[in-house]
Amino acid sequence: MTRAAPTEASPRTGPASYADLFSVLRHVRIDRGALCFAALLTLVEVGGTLGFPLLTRTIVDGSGQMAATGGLFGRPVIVQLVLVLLAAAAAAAVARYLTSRAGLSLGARLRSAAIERLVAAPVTYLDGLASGEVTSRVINDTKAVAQLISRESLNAASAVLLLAGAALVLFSMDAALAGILFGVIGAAFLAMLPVMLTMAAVAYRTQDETAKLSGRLTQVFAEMRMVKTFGAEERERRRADTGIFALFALGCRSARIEAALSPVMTLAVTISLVTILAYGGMRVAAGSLSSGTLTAFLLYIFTVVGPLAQLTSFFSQLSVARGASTRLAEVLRLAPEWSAPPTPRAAAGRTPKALTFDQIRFSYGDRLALSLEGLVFAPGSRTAIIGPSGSGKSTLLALIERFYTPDQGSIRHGDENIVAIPLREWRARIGYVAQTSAMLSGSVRDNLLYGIDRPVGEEAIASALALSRSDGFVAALPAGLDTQIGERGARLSGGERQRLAIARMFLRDPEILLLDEATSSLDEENAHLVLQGLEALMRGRTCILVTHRMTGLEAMDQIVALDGGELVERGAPEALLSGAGFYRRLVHRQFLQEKSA
Ligand SMILES: Nc1ncnc2c1ncn2[C@@H]1O[C@H](COP(=O)(O)OP(=O)(O)OP(=O)(O)O)[C@@H](O)[C@H]1O
Repeated sequence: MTRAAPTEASPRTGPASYADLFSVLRHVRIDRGALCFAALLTLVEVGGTLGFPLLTRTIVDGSGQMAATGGLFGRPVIVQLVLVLLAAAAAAAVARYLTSRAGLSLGARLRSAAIERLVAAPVTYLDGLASGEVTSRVINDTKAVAQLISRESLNAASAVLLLAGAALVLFSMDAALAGILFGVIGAAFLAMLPVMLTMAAVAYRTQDETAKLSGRLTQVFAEMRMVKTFGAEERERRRADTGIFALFALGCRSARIEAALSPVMTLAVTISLVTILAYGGMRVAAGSLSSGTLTAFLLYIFTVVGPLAQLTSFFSQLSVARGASTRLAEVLRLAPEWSAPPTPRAAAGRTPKALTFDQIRFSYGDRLALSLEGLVFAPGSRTAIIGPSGSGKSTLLALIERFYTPDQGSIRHGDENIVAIPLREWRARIGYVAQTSAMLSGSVRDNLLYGIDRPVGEEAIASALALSRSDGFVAALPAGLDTQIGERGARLSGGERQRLAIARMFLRDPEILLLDEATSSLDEENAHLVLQGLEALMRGRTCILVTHRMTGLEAMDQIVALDGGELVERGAPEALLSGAGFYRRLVHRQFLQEKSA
């Protein structure tokens, strides 16, 4: 079956924008209370950080009077200093915890919201995604946004407050010294600004490359047997290496930038220190500056440098989060393909209804894939859809499953247009068995009961296993029904997986059964067992079977032959065999092929 994505449904990767960031934030609740409280605590921390050099000045200027009382708390200055430091440290610790917690909970909510949208997204969208890339994006992009909103925003706010507060205090203490300090450190910061912007771009690209590598590796490990069969291990290793070394190069660039940033800032600090010491020392000697003020200035150098580093980190994270939110916003905007949970159906007493295709036209993009004037699948009947590769057989099944919506016309189940039926309720009426049926890692039982919400008794399971001819091999498994079958059922044979898929269908009990080449990948012996199971499963259901095998179709009620997306022949097998059309030609050709084999 060929189901690639129509190009217009491919995920968008446009330029990063703030609108996307805000749109992402609108989808989830932010712990504003916790963040506001953390902001208040940060004010205490900022106050402490700014107050500490001032108190030190008081101590230095009044040397020998450390025990003098007065000031804000009416206590000895040294006690005030300790109290301020302790309060600032405690406030910082609680603010960090609250911020981290708010960030983690925002990240969790974003992930949960993204997964909610992705699992409910239409097939047209999901077809265009690389699963590993999506996983990486859901984990890393959400983390980037959450960190920006929590830790980085608060750090940036505290940095701005500290810088503003320090400027206020320093200029009111001594404008000339303050000018030197802000001049030197400000100049270093401005000189490094382009480098910092490059750093932000590198961080953004690193995020992107990580997602791509993760997407590629997930795909390779999921199809490892194919890789080995084609002897493509070396090729895949080289392709992975391309991604790995692209990340290495980005990492090195980022390390170079960090390595360059750090000595420049250290140099700025040293120049400030020396200049302030030299100039301040002269003024202390001249008596126009107190030694306490000079000490306070020296301490403030570090108060000013720290926030600048925090601002750098904020802008870098802002760039990563903006990029991340472009992709996240797209996911969060996805409309679910269904809106209501399926209504429980009475298991017994349902009356099969006809499935009618009426004037259907459907295209993938601008490529017409199916055009059917009229086609009826009578209730409880068996239809084989035949036709050359690419003739639209799987598309017909996909339209019944409502993976795609026809561009024109309608498909009716009884009198109801299927698009009017709640999607999950409609899908609950359908059973689909593919050429290689999907199994998840887990036990045999987990796979049998997959997607079944009602309680299922042991007898029902035993009966499903017996009807699908799975009872023998399941009983022989080391832990029977509780045997782990490996990722995608790798520990079972193809035939065993098919029989389990049929057993699962007995438990699901669908009204309409879609079989897409359900026996074509099996050898005669296995096909025989699977066919026995299928025969039991098909009883009383409307069955539509896509096949390339012309043998065994005599038992069908009708054969529908497609070519180029159009119906070219339709009728009972015996009627078509007596004619000179498509079906007869295919049966004849296959007969000759089998004879010559
Ligand atoms: N998701 C898709 N996007 C674009 N084109 C598609 C998509 N799926 C199928 N097609 C195209 O639509 C046409 C019908 O495909 P379809 O899979 O229905 O054929 P098929 O009869 O089932 O073929 P096969 O027997 O090889 O499985 C083909 O030309 C195919 O390339």
